Amino acid sequence: MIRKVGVLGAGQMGSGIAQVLARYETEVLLYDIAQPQLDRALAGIAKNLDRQVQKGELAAEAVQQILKRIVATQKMDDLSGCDLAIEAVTEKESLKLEIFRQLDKVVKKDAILASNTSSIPITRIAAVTGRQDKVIGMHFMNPVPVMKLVEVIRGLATSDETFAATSSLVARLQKEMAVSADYPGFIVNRILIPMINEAAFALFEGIATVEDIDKAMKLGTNQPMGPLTLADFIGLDTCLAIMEVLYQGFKDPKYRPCPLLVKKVEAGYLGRKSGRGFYNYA
Ligand SMILES: NC(=O)c1ccc[n+]([C@@H]2O[C@H](COP(=O)([O-])OP(=O)(O)OC[C@H]3O[C@@H](n4cnc5c(N)ncnc54)[C@H](O)[C@@H]3O)[C@@H](O)[C@H]2O)c1
Repeated sequence: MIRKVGVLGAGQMGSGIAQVLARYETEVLLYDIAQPQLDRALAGIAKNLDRQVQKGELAAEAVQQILKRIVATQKMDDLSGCDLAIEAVTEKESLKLEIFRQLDKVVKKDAILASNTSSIPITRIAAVTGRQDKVIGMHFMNPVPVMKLVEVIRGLATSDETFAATSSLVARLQKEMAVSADYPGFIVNRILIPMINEAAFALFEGIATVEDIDKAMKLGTNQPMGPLTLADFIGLDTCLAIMEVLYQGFKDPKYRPCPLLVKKVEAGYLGRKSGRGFYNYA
């Protein structure tokens, strides 16, 4: 039974994952290298829970108990006793591989190591550990407390036991699961991110304005928001990193990243989290 979970990375995703775990009776150790990120994550979680109370989705008495279950730390060693570690650091392969090498040494031998990666192969991540059978992909959607889906990705060596334990955790968190084999982009991003990239090309080529591209897709295809708004939510750096994984993984030019997307990331225009992306949030 998974009772204690380490979450690595206290950004948009890590903080959402920590919130949902704590809500469903799980002890959470939230780890990040940056103290300001940890502070921001805890404040954000408290604010989200208050909002849920106001909407009548959560009892006011539950808030303090949920918050008490989350302990922030800058020391990875604190994760040693966890039953599961979910990695949600920046989408950079070298960084994730290093984190998994360290995690494998730090976390108890029978624990499961999961990655929330949007696109990096689970099998490659597993290969840097001494427990390939216990490594799995748990791809939560953003914002985690709201979105129902967790894509579960089985690496080549992921065992049935690891898969079963992960599936029951997903059910405990009141989420739905879609299972994907370990190929670039899995299911959701294989389809979603090329659409966002194509929207960036439509802008880059002067076909339409940001607003009209979003309006066309929102009203024309009945999506809750347009692709450029969504890209700003996801983070343009994350979108670019996923396109590069698809491009490298399939060696197919149809996945080449749009130069405008590259340029925005170079400028530090990363979307909502940096105050500017396709839209300006300042
Ligand atoms: N944003 C999305 O919509 C989305 C959706 C699903 C999955 N993901 C995946 O989740 C992961 C995190 O994405 P995010 O949007 O939360 O990014 P983010 O930029 O909001 O957060 C990343 C966090 O990682 C931390 N970090 C960086 N290096 C670290 C290290 N060495 N040790 C510990 N922490 C470190 C940063 O301080 C930051 O808090 C990525 O793999 C991304 O692909 C993102």
